[in-house]
Amino acid sequence: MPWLEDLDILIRARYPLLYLVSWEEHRVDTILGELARSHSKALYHWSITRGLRNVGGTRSATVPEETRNPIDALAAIEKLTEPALVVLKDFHPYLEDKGVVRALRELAHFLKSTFTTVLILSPALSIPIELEKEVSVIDVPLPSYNDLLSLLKEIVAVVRKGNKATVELSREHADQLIKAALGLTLSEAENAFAKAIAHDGKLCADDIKRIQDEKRQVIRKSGLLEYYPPEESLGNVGGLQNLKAWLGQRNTAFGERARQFGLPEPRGLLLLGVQGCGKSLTAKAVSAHWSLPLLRLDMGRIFSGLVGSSEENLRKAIRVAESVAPVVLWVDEIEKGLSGVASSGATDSGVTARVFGTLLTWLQEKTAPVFVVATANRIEGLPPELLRKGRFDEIFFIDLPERAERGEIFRIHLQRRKRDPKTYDLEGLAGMTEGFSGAEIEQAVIAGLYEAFAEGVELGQQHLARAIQETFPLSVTLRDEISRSREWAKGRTRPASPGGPPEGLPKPPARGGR
Ligand SMILES: Nc1ncnc2c1ncn2[C@@H]1O[C@H](COP(=O)(O)OP(=O)(O)OP(=O)(O)O)[C@@H](O)[C@H]1O
Repeated sequence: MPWLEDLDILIRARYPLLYLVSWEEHRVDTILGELARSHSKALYHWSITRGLRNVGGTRSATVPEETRNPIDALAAIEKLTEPALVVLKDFHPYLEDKGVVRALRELAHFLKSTFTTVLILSPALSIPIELEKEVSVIDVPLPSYNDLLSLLKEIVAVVRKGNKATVELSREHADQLIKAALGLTLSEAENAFAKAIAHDGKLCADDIKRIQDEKRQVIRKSGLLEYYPPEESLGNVGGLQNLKAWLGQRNTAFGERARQFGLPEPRGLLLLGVQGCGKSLTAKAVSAHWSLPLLRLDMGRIFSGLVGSSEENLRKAIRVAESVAPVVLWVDEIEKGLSGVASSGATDSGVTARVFGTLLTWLQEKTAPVFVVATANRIEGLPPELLRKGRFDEIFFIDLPERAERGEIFRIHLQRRKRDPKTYDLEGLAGMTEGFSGAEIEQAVIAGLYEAFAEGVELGQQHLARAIQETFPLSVTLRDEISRSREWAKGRTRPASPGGPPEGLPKPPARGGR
């Protein structure tokens, strides 16, 4: 576990002040207990309810009675005479007090010449500027595969001993069960396994789905990410041949053989383009194509202020994505939070810039197999740093579908609604829908179906033609915006479809005159 190695090195290097970000107090307590023993140090906990207490490690010493007050506690730590790890639990609210911040700074300075390390353990990261240079932050990742394997083994041992339930798991199913639990905290995973056993008195292959559902709930509760099991297929995406060929080339690029061949892990795609032309659909199809789960990150919510601070939100989302890896992380409407990072004079532009910085650094440096598909409609305001090499493997521009692509999209949507595409003049329909997006073509099919249903007849060409006539495509209203995006995209992005941009945009108010 690289984070544990980092922690070990920082303690060895006598860093006085560390900040561990984690919800999992119990799990981190256990890990720190082992670490204190291996470093031959005493272990202390501080909390506002119980003050400073010696809780183990290798030695013990007495602490003054009254240390619930944070400043008293910091003074008592300075007086400790033995090397120690001191864990301050949920200390972050007290970092708003200037007196506490000053005391902590002085303590950090003093501890540099000792073998004691203070660790702030908290689910939220908030560091006052005065301490930024004194504190090293470690994001404690969610439990790894091996952590969950140990948990599962323990549970199986207890179940077998108690004889109250049965375990019917092959090695392969156990592996899938653990993978399904990746992304949960240890106690969430424990609860999920317990619930699965309580359901029918056994732990078996059927529980994989149950654990996945549980995970979906837990991830949704965070309010930032949504979990989609792989479902859509690339066959449901019309056109976009360049993009499909690119994905096809990377079909086996996540495997060990690709690494041995010298290929880097695929990093991600940035999909830019016209609204309703299949960016979201492609993100879903990528996950299905590679049989990886999909996590959708809502950029709007990162900044909404509804759930925690923006930076903390992003770090949390990244932590979950990494623990579920290999996974596709769909960053939807990336422009929502990021456009105008450089130019914005708004009061929160500092926060926006910091969130953006965190995202960029992660995109550049991530090592976990998290394939990012970022999508954006309004592209001109995107910060240039995002487009620089090294962040994404490729940037595709998805334009309005060309004639042949429109025919294909009609075919897909007719087929999805159990109609035989051969019974319709697809070429004719494609010719009538210049300037239509994929979403508008889908809507035309649905509107045609409604009309036919109301008439009590089967869907015919005439219903589709009428629905098309009555559609006023967005590309008419957004004509100037789309032209600007196309201009901007030239030379900066790769077209998702061969043959470049389709015919010109329809002119307003040419209703029916297409
Ligand atoms: N190329 C396409 N092939 C098949 N269906 C498409 C295509 N493009 C769009 N659609 C249909 O339109 C729906 C909406 O498209 P999608 O949400 O993927 O567009 P988008 O580019 O992400 O738009 P937005 O930026 O508004 O989210 C899709 O669910 C799909 O049914």
